[in-house]
Amino acid sequence: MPRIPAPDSAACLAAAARQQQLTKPAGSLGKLEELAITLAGLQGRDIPLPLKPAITVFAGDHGVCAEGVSAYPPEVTAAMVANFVHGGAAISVLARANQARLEVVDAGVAADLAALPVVHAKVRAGSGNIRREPAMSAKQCAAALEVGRMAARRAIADGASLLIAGDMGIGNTTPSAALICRLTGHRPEAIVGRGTGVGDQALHLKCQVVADALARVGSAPLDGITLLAELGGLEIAAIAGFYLEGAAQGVPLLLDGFISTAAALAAQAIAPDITPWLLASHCSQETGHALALASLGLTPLIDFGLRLGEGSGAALALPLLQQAIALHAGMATFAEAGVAGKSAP
Ligand SMILES: Cc1cc2ncn([C@H]3O[C@H](COP(=O)(O)O)[C@@H](O)[C@H]3O)c2cc1C
Ligand SMILES: O=C(O)c1cccnc1
Repeated sequence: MPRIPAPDSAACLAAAARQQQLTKPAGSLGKLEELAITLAGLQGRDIPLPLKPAITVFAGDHGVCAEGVSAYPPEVTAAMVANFVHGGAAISVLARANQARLEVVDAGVAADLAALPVVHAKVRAGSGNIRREPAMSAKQCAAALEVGRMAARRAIADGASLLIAGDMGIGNTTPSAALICRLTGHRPEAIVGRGTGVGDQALHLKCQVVADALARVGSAPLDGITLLAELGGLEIAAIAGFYLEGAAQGVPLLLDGFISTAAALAAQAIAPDITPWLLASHCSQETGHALALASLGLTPLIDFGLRLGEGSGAALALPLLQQAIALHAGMATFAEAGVAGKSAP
């Protein structure tokens, strides 16, 4: 496991001092100030550079769909992968709007995607049904983590200075909820949500499925990789690997919604030093997302009622990060502008 560096606290201090000098009442840019200071620490620069974002969408299918936990059929996963590369999905549009590199990785889609221009890294054709069996073997989980690590290496080699992981996998809010329950200690009723929009009966069933998966795994302490293999999914494990490699290379990670946050919790269980590299973008409408973010100690930037995944909420928040940096870098100081600073204590 590569070592994860700590952010540069001297750069944070220098950035905080600069914020006090910029031509505005102290603290008046609110969260934009905190963001600029955090990004200074993560980049190791008093004045961070504009971000070069890379978005990687990881796709995988889920055996647990057999239990009736999603409002959509599993075939949608493969069809949406085609939609990503043909430019018609929400994340395709948001990647273009933000001039972000977009890569799509097949980590474990059930269908054959050979004809599509995606990264072919299928570890297996869909996960096991977590209510009744492990999602995958330990060996497959290690392979899925490596799929994500390789994707992060490609993005960083291409110049990325901010990583966004997206997810596509019908059924994946169920394993995500199971992971979040197990890693935060919350009960299924506090975490399980409607995903793509299931009704009351299916929501009740989904809670039971998650409770059964948790009971199957038992309460003895288990490491993060074992939990991903038992309760996760192929794209979820790949996202965890993507985050672990990004942090190891000192690149900030902008989380998306429920699924990516579940993957981040698993990555944190594997390597606690990842925590300062995680940034929250938005609060998903999915029930347990706010609690999952709180467990990571993160405050989301926006709450737009999104419940999509794909990396969409993270992409949407990108302009806020870019503008936090632009203000920090581009505003004049009181001395430069000849404006009088604060007079009263
Ligand atoms: C057309 C369509 C596009 C999507 N893009 C992301 N998701 C999202 O919804 C799914 C998770 O919800 P559940 O657990 O209820 O199946 C994942 O594929 C997630 O990426 C989509 C879902 C659909 C139907
Ligand atoms: O928050 C998410 O990422 C999410 C929520 C519902 C369905 N798909 C994704």
